[in-house]
Amino acid sequence: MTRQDGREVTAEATRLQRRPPPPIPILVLTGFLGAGKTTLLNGWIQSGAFADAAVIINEFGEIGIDHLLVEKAEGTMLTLSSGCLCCSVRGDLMATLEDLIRRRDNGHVTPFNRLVIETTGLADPAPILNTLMLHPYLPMRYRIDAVVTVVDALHGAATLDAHAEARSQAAVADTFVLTKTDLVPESEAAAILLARLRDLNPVARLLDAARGEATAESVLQAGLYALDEGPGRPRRWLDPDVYRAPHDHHEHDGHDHAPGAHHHHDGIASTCVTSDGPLDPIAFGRFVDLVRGTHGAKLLRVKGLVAPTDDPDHPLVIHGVQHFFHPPHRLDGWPDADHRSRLVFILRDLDPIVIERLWLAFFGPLAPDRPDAAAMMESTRDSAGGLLA
Ligand SMILES: Nc1nc2c(ncn2[C@@H]2O[C@H](COP(=O)(O)OP(=O)(O)OP(=O)(O)O)[C@@H](O)[C@H]2O)c(=O)[nH]1
Repeated sequence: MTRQDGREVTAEATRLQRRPPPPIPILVLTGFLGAGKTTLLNGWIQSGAFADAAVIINEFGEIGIDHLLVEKAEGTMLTLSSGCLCCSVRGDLMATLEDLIRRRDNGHVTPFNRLVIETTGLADPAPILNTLMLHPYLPMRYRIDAVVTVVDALHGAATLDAHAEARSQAAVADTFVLTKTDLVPESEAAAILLARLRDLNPVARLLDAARGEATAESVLQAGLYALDEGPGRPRRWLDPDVYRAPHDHHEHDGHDHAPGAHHHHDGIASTCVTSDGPLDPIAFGRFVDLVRGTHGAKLLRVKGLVAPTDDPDHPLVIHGVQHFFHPPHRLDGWPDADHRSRLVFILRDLDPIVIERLWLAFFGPLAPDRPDAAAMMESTRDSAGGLLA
């Protein structure tokens, strides 16, 4: 082999080495507030199917809870708090994706071969997808592989009626995961929800979580870029116009969608109430009853961690969607060094001060003692009964 040949071989090898690695598939996990996204993600991670995945969790509100409940090695899990991906945090997402790929290239992070992005329940995923696709170089390093939209069988139909974001989440799905079917017996209501979903998106696959159908494997098979798409499958994903549609002024009450504007959060506010010490479970149950009894329809989402006085080392995970509160789940221990009880409220048409004052009345420095609180509750008790008591 001549010297020149040798150089050619070397040049070819270098060219091959420089060729960028294949783009990393992104799974976008979306669905309205409290639909069951984090529960699903946790199940996938625990199954081992996402051992090689990095996870980005976007939370609405200053204090995130979800990332505490997802068990994933540090370094490959990132939280984007205090905003919603489709608006102000969209730039942050791009920066995070750039940073993540740089760290991966430089060996500063466990090499991941998949990325999962859990959006806030309030995010319209369409502009996120659009931004990702139109970025000058991110599409060379990442590709959107699957959009999974989680739909809560209990509240799904009403949520679709009330929120443009939920409709957009349904419209862009390539897989629907139906949750909480165990709470809704087969009924006319379930049929109405299915018809509504089919109306918005006739092609997405439907998996029932309660029946064990929503495994990581089955979701990944429905990947968007799995090019064995059936002939009926629309290519609307690749059309940027599709992503503009949900943001037209009809859908968003005529507000401008300037970057940073939270126009679609009109009437939506969040607050986080905390307590340094453990909480009396009876008082806490009554606080919850009072809040849901008087403001249930305005509680888009309530979630948090609460240290009960009877067992403060094993915090309770609280999840509520409107009037409905799931039975609390007790953790084996605190997920991090912050042992305060804290509850995040995402509210529609309710001033957070109402919740904050009520919290202070129950658990603030001047909170009534237990007999007083019990007497107070007698006149305000909601028929739903106690949550923890
Ligand atoms: N009964 C029942 N409960 C479920 C199911 N899926 C989720 N949940 C419960 O629903 C509550 C909310 O679930 P999450 O996974 O936190 O919902 P999310 O969509 O991540 O919520 P946000 O991030 O706040 O929007 C939790 O109490 C879950 O245990 C289901 O299929 N059946």
